[in-house]
Amino acid sequence: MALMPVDTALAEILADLDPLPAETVAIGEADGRVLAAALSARRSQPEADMSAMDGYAVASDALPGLPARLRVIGTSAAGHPFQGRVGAGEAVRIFTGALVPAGADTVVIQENTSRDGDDVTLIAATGAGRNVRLAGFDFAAGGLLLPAGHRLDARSLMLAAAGNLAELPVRRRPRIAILQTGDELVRPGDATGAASEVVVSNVYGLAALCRAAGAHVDDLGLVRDDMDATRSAVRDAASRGYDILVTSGGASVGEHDLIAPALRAEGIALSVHKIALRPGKPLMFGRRADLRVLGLPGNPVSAYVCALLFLVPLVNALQGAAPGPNRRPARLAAPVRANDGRRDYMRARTTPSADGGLAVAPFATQDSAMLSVLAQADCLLIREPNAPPGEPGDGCEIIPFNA
Ligand SMILES: Nc1nc2c(c(=O)[nH]1)N[C@H]1C(S)=C(S)[C@@H](COP(=O)(O)OP(=O)(O)OC[C@H]3O[C@@H](n4cnc5c(N)ncnc54)[C@H](O)[C@@H]3O)O[C@H]1N2
Ligand code: MOO
Repeated sequence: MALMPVDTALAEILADLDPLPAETVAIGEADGRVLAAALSARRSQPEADMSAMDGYAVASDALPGLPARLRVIGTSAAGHPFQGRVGAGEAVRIFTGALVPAGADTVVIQENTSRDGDDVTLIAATGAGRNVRLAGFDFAAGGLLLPAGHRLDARSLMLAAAGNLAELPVRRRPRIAILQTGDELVRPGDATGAASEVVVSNVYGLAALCRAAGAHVDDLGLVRDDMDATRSAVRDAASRGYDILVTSGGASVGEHDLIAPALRAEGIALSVHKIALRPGKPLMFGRRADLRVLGLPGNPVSAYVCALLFLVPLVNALQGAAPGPNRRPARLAAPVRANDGRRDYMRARTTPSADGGLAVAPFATQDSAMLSVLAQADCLLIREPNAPPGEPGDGCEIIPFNA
């Protein structure tokens, strides 16, 4: 059977998908959430012309020439504006963040003045607007601050707060359940030294990726290689209102690989099963009503790569965010062999290149069980199906892990 191309599989996984409902959260709780609607400013920033420096507010067109001796008629401090008007021959002592008084259009920094009782002498020229932040220069009331689908981060939260927004409309967090299958599996710390044991690693990486993408994740535990146990774990997860059920292991073709038949037996129609991908060929995807099921291979590197390529995009899309992952251009730092018919995502490391871009070298060992190599890698080097051999300096594309 021909393997499904990676892009077809992703399109299938993201097909017929409406973002989850919107909910309102306090701005202090909104880090990492995705906006369900565009945010408009509820005030202008600043509301009125504001000083950017400590000094003296004056009318630039009424300065008599330098040095100019002016009468200080009052003070404007942040939160304590001067109520009067600045006229010819006058100045107002002003501080950073204070409103520029009526009549003044510029602020002379105090380093360019000398103070003598109620008078101040300006010793440097100034021009209209100098050291003044005009009303609305950052943003205006009613103006667009952030678009729907934007993932809130430190910078956008500061912007929303400055726009006087205390509560933000965000998409509900996708709820994800993770099952790991295999008779050989034990939890970290539980390995007894028995040769056949394998310590589970997948759930920790998958959960970290999903949580970073805004999901709520439940680790539903380990399932033995037994049809009844597998079906009952799937049935239990399906009954608990999750948006996504992720399985790891049991995806391949051996007698102990029970996930596909168990999912089918539980009424989950598989629209993806085996794709032209390395690592991750046995990936499967199916749906039953609103439950989406992603069956990942058990090999840890395969599970991680499949999560990056399919699970995280699904989590993003359910929140109305761009699915990703984004590719970046780079240049090969080492030769690569011709590729076969599967798209290859090679574990690789980048270094800055002479032209200001990135040079990328794949690790010599690409086994899909090697977590040490995955941990040292900082990106995946993409090799298209049937790509010819590549030489150092050739253009290529990568998926950075910390994009
Ligand atoms: N005859 C064939 N054999 C295999 C094929 C194939 O096409 N024909 N595909 C290979 C490929 S590609 C992959 S990838 C693996 C994936 O198989 P499974 O999804 O069935 O994975 P398992 O057999 O359950 O486990 C593989 C490996 O990973 C370890 N494992 C499993 N779960 C975890 C976990 N949660 N944390 C850490 N490690 C885990 C497991 O102990 C095995 O060592 O199949 C190839 N075979
Ligand atoms: O494609 Mo498997 O995913 O070799 O490890």
